[in-house]
Amino acid sequence: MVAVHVLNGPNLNLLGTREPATYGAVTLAGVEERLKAKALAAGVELTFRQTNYEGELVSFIQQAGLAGAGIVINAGAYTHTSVALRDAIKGTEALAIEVHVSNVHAREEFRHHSYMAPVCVGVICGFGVASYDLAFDAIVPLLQKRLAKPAA
Ligand SMILES: O=C1C[C@@](O)(C(=O)O)C[C@@H](O)[C@@H]1O
Repeated sequence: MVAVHVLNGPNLNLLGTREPATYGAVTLAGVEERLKAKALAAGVELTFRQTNYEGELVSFIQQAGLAGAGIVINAGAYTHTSVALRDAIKGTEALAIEVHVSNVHAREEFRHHSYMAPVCVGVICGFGVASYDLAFDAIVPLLQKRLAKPAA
């Protein structure tokens, strides 16, 4: 069965109340509900997690990657600072998509660089919380393809 882990980093627990002009009014629990419904309809096993700690996010990535689950990750500010997150994705050969609620490229220059993007299959940003939905829709067929491939 295809499994997707949706991983959220620092301050995403504040979604819905944090800088609403930038991040909108939907809470992280609201995002989880939307994705749960999508996963149920698609027959996908969904794990949804949030942490404010970099090391915990590394462990979440390792768990997902080593289990062969796909990763949809909004690492928040760690996107722009963390080599450890990149190494966790690369080191577990996880199939990952980076997401952001806001269009990071239309914001401060320090948000333009991502350490993770080069080891992800793609990046989706700027569509509000629909960025998560788009990433989920993109990762499921990729995981199905990966599962169908016989091991080399
Ligand atoms: O915490 C966040 C949220 C974010 O990842 C987003 O979803 O738009 C963008 C990051 O630059 C920022 O630090």
